[in-house]
Amino acid sequence: MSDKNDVNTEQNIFFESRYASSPHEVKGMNTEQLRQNFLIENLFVADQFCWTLSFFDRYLTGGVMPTTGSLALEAPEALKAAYFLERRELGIINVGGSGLVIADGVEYELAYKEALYLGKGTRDIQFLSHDKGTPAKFYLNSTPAGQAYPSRKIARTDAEVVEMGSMETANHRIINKLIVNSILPTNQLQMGMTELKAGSVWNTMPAHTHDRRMEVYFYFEVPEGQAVSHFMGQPQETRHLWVQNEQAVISPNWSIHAGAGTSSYTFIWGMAGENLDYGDMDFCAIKDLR
Ligand SMILES: O=C(O)C(=O)C[C@H](O)C(=O)CO
Ligand SMILES: [Zn+2]
Repeated sequence: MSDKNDVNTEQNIFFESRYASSPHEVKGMNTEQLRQNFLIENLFVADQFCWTLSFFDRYLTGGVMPTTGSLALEAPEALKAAYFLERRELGIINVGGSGLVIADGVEYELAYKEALYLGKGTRDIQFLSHDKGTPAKFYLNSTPAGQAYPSRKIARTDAEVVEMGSMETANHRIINKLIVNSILPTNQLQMGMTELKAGSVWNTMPAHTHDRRMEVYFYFEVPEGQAVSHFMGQPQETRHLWVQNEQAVISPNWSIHAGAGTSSYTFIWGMAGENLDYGDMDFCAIKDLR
């Protein structure tokens, strides 16, 4: 069974879509089926936009790594849009060498781990790396949008920072809220970055769900030879997916999203749905997980 529609629409766009699945279907999936439905393996291919559209809230997860010159963002055929942000908003976080995004003539320098929000209606968007030897890697999340909110760069110092967990429970981590409503207005997109302290391996534990929003996790800074076991599923029926460096996982609204690494690591979370309330979570007691 494959729920993927792989379509190479244009020379520098890879696009695939994934159907939304229910807890009932997921209960019967084997490892390969789980990976085909929820794991996004390739986000950074030289000079190509790689997009995965989830039918959970029409969330687009993508990546682009410019190595030769500037790359223009075009709407994949499946969006049936005159330009990418005709009906969407876009969040960008650079996870590679320093780079530049030019949006309708405005230049935004993006260093490692800096973020940019581009509002609906932005037409001409170009991506460039400063050093082709250490290319920028722009991680991209996009959601449908009604309002045209102002574009804005969010530097590390602009983040709302929250410290969570402890060394004793191996979940000591720093949550950097970047594209959230306490910092700037968006329609439904929220993004941030969670950095695990050395020696801590668990993220989002105690786990939670939020029926109002779906979420996508992108794992990076996973050291060579290490990996993260990502946990998904309803709290009473969990499954795991082994995730390598720079891979992402789609998390349905009904699913927990937590992980344990064989080392510490960093991940970017992105969300969309009914509300912009980061704290709207239904927590699952650790003793109740199955
Ligand atoms: O480490 C964590 O805990 C997180 O980063 C949680 C995410 O931000 C999240 O799941 C938001 O809903
Ligand atoms: Zn969550």
